[in-house]
Amino acid sequence: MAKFVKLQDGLACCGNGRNAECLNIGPNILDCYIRSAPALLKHCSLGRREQMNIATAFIDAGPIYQNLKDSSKEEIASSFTIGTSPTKSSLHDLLVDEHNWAADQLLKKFPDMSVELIFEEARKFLIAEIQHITFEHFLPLLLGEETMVQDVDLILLGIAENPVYGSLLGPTFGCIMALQFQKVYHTIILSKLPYFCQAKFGDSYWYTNRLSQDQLEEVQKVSISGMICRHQKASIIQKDSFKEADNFSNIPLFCNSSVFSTPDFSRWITTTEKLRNSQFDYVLGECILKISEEKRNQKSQNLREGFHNSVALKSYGSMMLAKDEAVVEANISFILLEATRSLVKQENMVLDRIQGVYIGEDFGKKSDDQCNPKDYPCDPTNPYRCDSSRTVSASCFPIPVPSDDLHFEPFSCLSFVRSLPAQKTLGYRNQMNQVSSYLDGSVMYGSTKCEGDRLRTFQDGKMKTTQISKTRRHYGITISQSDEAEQDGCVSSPEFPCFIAGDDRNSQQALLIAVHTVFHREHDRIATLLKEINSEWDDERIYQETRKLISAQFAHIVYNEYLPIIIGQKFIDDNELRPLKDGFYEGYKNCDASILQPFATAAFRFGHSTVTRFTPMQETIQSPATKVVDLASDFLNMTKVYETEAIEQILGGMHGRHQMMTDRFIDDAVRAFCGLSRLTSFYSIFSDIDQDGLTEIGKVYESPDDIDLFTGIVSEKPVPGGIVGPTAACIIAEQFKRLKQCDRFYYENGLDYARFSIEQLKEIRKVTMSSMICVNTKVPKLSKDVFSVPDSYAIQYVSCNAHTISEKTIE
Ligand code: HEM
Ligand SMILES: [Ca+2]
Repeated sequence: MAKFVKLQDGLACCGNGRNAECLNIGPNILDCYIRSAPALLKHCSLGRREQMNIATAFIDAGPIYQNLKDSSKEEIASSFTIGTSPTKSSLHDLLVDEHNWAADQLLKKFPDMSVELIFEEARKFLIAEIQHITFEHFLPLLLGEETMVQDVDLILLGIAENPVYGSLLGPTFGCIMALQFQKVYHTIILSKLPYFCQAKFGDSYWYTNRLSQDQLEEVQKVSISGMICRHQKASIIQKDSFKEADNFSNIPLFCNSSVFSTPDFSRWITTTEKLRNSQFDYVLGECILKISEEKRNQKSQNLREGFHNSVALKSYGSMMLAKDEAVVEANISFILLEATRSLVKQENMVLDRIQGVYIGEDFGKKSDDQCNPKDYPCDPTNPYRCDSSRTVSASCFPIPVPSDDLHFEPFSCLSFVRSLPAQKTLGYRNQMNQVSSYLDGSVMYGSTKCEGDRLRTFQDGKMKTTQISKTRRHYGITISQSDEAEQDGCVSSPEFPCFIAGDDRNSQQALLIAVHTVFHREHDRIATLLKEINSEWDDERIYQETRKLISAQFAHIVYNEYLPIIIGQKFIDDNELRPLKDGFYEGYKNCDASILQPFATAAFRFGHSTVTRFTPMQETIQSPATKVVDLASDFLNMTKVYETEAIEQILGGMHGRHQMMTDRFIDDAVRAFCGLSRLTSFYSIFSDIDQDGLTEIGKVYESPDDIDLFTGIVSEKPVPGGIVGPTAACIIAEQFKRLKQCDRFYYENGLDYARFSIEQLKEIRKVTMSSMICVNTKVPKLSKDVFSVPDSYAIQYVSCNAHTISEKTIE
């Protein structure tokens, strides 16, 4: 209660009575009354108010063990203090004594057990005792046997043999009580309960579920009277101390009577399984303790300061830092990972493995400009420390440099930062995805609200822009510049600052900005149109409607124009990836659209092999290049973006360039998933990798089973009509299938809450990347399919006037 009142302190109930949580009684302002705190309904559903329960609802000896999380277990076991209320303290004391007695007994029988295990087992015993006594001795008295049998159906055998008790409660109260205890108890008798109880939580720790037959037999021996005999130096007591002694069945007996049998702990622990369970609790508990300790230590050593001087790492670090949300997830994963390890190995935890874990800050308090993470998981001042995974952070995984290396300093190591883990259950490590996997325009609008908000002007649905050309209005804007503080790693700053967008990796190079700019201008254009047509719409409405439309256009371009070139038409058809000509898509399923490991780590990185170093800046593919974007020297350098017509010239240049062919130089499990044959030797007649490639690979790997997925993928010959091999095509197709099928907001869906009208869809389906560029830039000529290089035959280079975006979409 004290805690609760504290919770409500801020309410200032007395006096004004305006707060909904206050209920003043009478004219005297001192007679105020604070309502119970409301509790959330299950699944966040709406409905009548439920009250908050501050103590645990389970019968789990909460009052005895409530301080467990504040102090160490040994302390608790030895330092129970007597409460102030005289009625409470005697029972409380009795239970504490019983716990300590059980612990002593266990220690005698199992001298090898750790203190923590003894503690947990004694606790388990005490909780079972309380549950047993409550249901077998106390409730029958309270409710009357009839209620017990009818409503609670306590199939405890003892009841039938006991004398018939009277009831202390009237029928209504008795029923309510019975229902409450049922909730706790229902796992045993689920099928016999009314449905509304079945829906409630049960207690999976109910003693009869949890204990072995041997243990149950011992628990069934207990009674309050027996406990009193053991701990309060009584020598004579009645059998049922919930009732007054009488001269008949409840006549006082000597404590050494066989009625008061003492539990025997010699068979308490039998199976190794039980041991493992308690040990698991212990390991997890230790992990949590250790991590919070680490957190405290780390606050003093400020790891946030000072990036080291490696340009590559610095730029990588500034693009891909862990978000706070991700760090919190990762911490949970680290715990699970450690627990998995120690359980698998059945050895004591190697605690220093989890050093370097941060506990995330409370990101509820974060101001909008703090969206960008500042943490860096490995020691920035010591990037080349080979032992850093042990002494710096579990996220470090340095690569040793061999003694005969000609390029790097021998015996040094290359700093390497692992992906944050995102493990949800005990088991294998999984990686964190920090951006939304859906094709939802997160590149433009961010993956969290915080990220999205800092890009908005909050006026007329517009996003913040940078005017790179003073003389052109719509055609002179690009995405917003980032603050001065966020220019770390930007080579051209402060003169030509880098930018911010929905994804941190936007200012890596000028080509990326050019494509961003097209979508950014489209947002600006659509928002303006929407405002003109619907002058009563507020900022939020315009922003969200625009965002919805741009995201749909983006997804349409990806599925309609981009993907077929990557994986070929056959994979598109086999996986139903092609947008429809009309009507709604009806394949939505409640499935998982998160990014697959082999997709992120290998298959979709095929792109790295297609990037060209030089891209000319030219107005059309026939006109001369004014400049060249050089990926090597212009990396993280935005200078060229700020030139007049830069966007147009970059787009023009990109359009005329072939990307590099995917270098061809598998994981066989992946090939098997994809229904492909297994590679058995480096000399087999294997159609997906040619013999030259195989011979080269054979020099590096001992067995075909060792080939890294990425190596294998880029070695395969491309599928017909695509640019990646069959394994990559399979993984990419599978991923995009999920991104379509498992996304409630996939643009072609006809689901009630998010669909476009059929007319809108018709217009979205006309959108192409070329129409998008033509409408938003001053590029004079483009081919209809900008993903292909124009030639004099099939792919014609035509004036932009031929590509128009119909404005019907937005009506
Ligand atoms: C100049 C162009 C590019 C540069 C400099 C670049 C750079 C990078 C870097 C530094 C990483 C992180 C590597 C790691 O630590 O694991 C990365 C990851 C990745 N890149 Fe690129 N990249 C470029 C183009 C592309 C293209 C064109 C594609 C695909 C078509 C692509 C797909 C990916 C994927 C899928 C990842 C993994 C992301 C993840 O872990 O979720 N990249 N890239
Ligand atoms: Ca996304």
